[in-house]
Amino acid sequence: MRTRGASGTPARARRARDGAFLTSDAARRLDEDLTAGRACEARSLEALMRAAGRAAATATLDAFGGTDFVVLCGPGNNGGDGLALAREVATRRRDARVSVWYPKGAGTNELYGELVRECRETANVEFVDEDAVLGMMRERATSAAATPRCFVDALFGFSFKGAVRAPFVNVLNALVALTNGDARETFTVSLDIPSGWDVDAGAPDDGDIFVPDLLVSLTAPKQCCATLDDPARGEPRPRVKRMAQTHVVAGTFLTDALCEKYGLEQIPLRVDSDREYVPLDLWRR
Ligand SMILES: NC(=O)C1=CN([C@@H]2O[C@H](COP(=O)(O)OP(=O)(O)OC[C@H]3O[C@@H](n4cnc5c(N)ncnc54)[C@H](O)[C@@H]3O)[C@@H](O)[C@H]2O)[C@H](O)CC1
Repeated sequence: MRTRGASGTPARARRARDGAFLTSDAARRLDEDLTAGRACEARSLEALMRAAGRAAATATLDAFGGTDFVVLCGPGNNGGDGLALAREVATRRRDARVSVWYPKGAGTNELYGELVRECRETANVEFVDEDAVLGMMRERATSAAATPRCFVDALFGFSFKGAVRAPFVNVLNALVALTNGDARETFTVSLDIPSGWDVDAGAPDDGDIFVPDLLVSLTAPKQCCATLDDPARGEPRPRVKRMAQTHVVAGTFLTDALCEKYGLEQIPLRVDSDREYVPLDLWRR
C-alpha cells in the first residue's frame, strides 16, 4: 500500500517536491560550493552578488512600471544584493528616483563599500535615513495623490534568525503595516526571503505578516516558500496563496551536478539558460 500524507499526496511525491526547496543550511552550503567551484565553475561572491542584483532588477522592472524605488538594505549579503539592484535600476531607468536605506552601512567590507560608491558616484542613488523611509511608507496610506512607488526588501536573506533586532524593527514593522493596510499605489518586492520570515519554518503564525507582491528567489527557493507553491502541502493563508502567482527564481548558477547534489532537478533555470529569471510554477505545469 502506498503511504499518503495528511493532504492525500503520496509520500514519495511529496519528498520529490520537497527537494525543490533549500533549507537555510543547504542554501549556505550551496553558496559555498558556488564560490569554491565544487560541481561548478568557481565564481567570486562579487560576481554572484552582481548577477543576483542584475536578475532581480530585471524581474522588478518587468513587474513594476513606475519610476520611484526605495531599496531597504540589511547588514549581510542580501543587503549587498539590494545595493547591486539599486545601481542596476538607476542605471537602466534613467528617469527613476532610487533611494536606499542602509542603516548599518558598509563598515569595513570592501565589496559593500564598492557597491555603495557605485550607487553614489555612477548611478545617482540617494541614501536616506529611517525618518525619510518611514515618511515614504506613511505617505502611502495618507496621500490621495500618491504616485506608484516600489519598496524593495533586501533586509535579510537565508542567514536571518530569531526576532528582528535594531535598527531594523521600525522599518520592518512599517512594511508589515503597509502591506496589510490601505496603501495606495504600492508595489513590494523581496529578495530571496520575505524579511521577518523564518527561513525554514516560513511566515510567523501570529499577527500580520509581510507578504511581498513579488518574491525573487535567488538560485533556488528556500524552505519557507514551500507552502506558497504547493497548496497540497497545507492550507496557506489567502494572501500567501496570492503571492504564489508572483514568485520567480533568478540567478543562472546551477549546473546539473549541483541540482543532483541538492535535489533541485525541478528548478528550470540552469547555468546555460538565456533567461535571467523564470516564474516558479513548479506544481501547476
Ligand atoms: N545564491 C545567490 O544567488 C546569491 C545569494 N546571495 C545573497 O546572500 C544572502 C545570504 O547572505 P548572508 O550574508 O549569509 O545573510 P543575510 O543577508 O541574511 O544577513 C545576515 C546578517 O543579518 C544579521 N541578522 C540575522 N538575524 C537578524 C535579526 N533577527 N535581526 C537583526 N539582524 C539579524 C546577521 O547578524 C548578519 O549580519 C542570500 O539570502 C542572498 O540574498 C549572495 O549575494 C550571493 C548570490
